Amino acid sequence: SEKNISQESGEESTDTSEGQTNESENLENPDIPEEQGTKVLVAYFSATNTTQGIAEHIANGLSADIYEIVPEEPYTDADLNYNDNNSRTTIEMNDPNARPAISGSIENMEEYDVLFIGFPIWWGEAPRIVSTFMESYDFSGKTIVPFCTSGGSGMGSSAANLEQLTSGAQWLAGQRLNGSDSQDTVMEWVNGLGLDFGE
Ligand SMILES: Cc1cc2nc3c(=O)[nH]c(=O)nc-3n(C[C@H](O)[C@H](O)[C@H](O)COP(=O)(O)O)c2cc1C
Repeated sequence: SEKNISQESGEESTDTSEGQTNESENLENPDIPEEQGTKVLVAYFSATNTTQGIAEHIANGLSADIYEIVPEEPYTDADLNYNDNNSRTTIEMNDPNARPAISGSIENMEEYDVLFIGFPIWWGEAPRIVSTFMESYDFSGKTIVPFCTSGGSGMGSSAANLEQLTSGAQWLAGQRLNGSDSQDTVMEWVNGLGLDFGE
C-alpha cells in the first residue's frame, strides 16, 4: 500500500544547509519557507483526466501535495457510457449507497489542514467513489474545498451530499471549473478563497 502522493511539500529536504557546507554556489533557495503552517492536499478522482488537469493547476500553484483517487477496478469506456441503463456508472449512480473500492490510501492524512477534493459531475452528483474517499478518513478540524468539472452542470447538490458523509470539517463553497481553464484562472479562484496558506 503505497501512497500516490508526489509533489514537493518543503519538508522532505534532506539538505543540511545549516552550518555552511562548502557547496558554495549550489545551495537551495533560502526563500523557500520551512514546512510550517497550513499544509494542503489536493485529492481528486478523474475518469478521463479533465479534473486531473485542474487538480494539477491547484497543486502546482500552491506547491501542495496531490493524490489521485484510483479505483481498484478502473472505469472502462463501457463503464462510463451514460446512455446505457445497465452500465457500471448508471448502476452506481442509481444507488446512493454504492461505494466502489479505492486502490491504496493516504497514510498521513492527519498532517493536512486543507483538503481540496475534485471530481467530475456524474448525473448531477459526485461519483460514488468520492463518497468512498470521504468515508475513509477523519476530516474533523480540516477545511474542505470541493471542486468539479462537468459537461455544463454546476456543483448542484454534489458537495452538500459529500459533506453529509463527514463530520467536524469546515466545508467551503465549491466551484465548477472548465477543463480548459488555465492555471492563472484556477489560481484566481483559489486565491479568492481567503485561506491562509501559511507563507
Ligand atoms: C457517467 C457520466 C455521467 C455524467 N453526467 C454529467 C452530468 O450530469 N452533467 C454534466 O454536465 N456532465 C456530466 N458528465 C460529463 C463529465 O462531468 C465531464 O466530462 C467531466 O469533465 C469529466 O471529468 P474527468 O475527465 O475528470 O472524468 C458525465 C460523464 C459521465 C461519464
